[in-house]
Amino acid sequence: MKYQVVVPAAGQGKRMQAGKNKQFIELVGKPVIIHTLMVFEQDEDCAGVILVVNENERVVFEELVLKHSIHKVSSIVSGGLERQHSVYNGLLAVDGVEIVLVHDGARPFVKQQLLSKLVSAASESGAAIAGVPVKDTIKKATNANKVVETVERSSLWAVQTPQAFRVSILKQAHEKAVEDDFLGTDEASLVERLDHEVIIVESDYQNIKLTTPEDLVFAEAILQKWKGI
Ligand SMILES: Nc1ccn([C@@H]2O[C@H](COP(=O)(O)OP(=O)(O)OP(=O)(O)O)[C@@H](O)[C@H]2O)c(=O)n1
Ligand SMILES: C[C@](O)(CO)[C@H](O)COP(=O)(O)O
Repeated sequence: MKYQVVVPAAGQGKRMQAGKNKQFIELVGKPVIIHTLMVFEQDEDCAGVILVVNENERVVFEELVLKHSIHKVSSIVSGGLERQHSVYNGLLAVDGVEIVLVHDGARPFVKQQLLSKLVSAASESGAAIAGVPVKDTIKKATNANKVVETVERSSLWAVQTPQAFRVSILKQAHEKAVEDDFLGTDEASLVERLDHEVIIVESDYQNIKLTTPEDLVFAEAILQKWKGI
């Protein structure tokens, strides 16, 4: 089934401490954002990428898309203050499909086979998200770092992107979040507020979000292993 994907890439990359948007950091000769976009470029079911960028970086993104022959970028829209605002701006540009994926530009290692699983799960349930079982023990603590409780691990998932939705559901969820002045850290949390079911599709531990400097070390290792680079 055809889908479009909103790729938020309009962050500041503060935690990466690279002094620039982490989307432009080169991994084995290609910027992070190009690694990410190439996954969708190669997926025949992808009917368009809506790239969400900082307005002052638009030309840089346009030049990179051209240089690396990323033909599926159907529109480039401006980001917002928060990730949620950026995603909403991108969502408003989605057109002509029933299913939309949202995928962080900072997650360059998503596997293609996951995309079709998410699209079919979302066409069934309306909402399907990538995730992996939590490997660490998770505890709740007070502001003074005093442990309050150990959370039962067997039911915990570390949720990633892509997150896939019926377009109408995600639009309704964002509209409600605006009405309620609610800010979530992922799209699914907005859909959950509609009391709509959200299904987790198991992903893999290589689908990391490049967030802090050490993630770049993992990224190089993944590329070495993956592509024999
Ligand atoms: N206002 C924002 C904030 C984030 N993002 C994007 O959302 C994805 C996940 O966000 P995150 O990893 O937090 O990126 P940054 O916000 O750039 O990182 P930081 O919080 O360290 O500044 C990234 O691809 C980022 O570019 C966005 O489009 N618009
Ligand atoms: C959407 C997300 O990638 C799911 O794990 C994550 O919540 C994004 O968090 P960030 O702090 O905006 O990077």
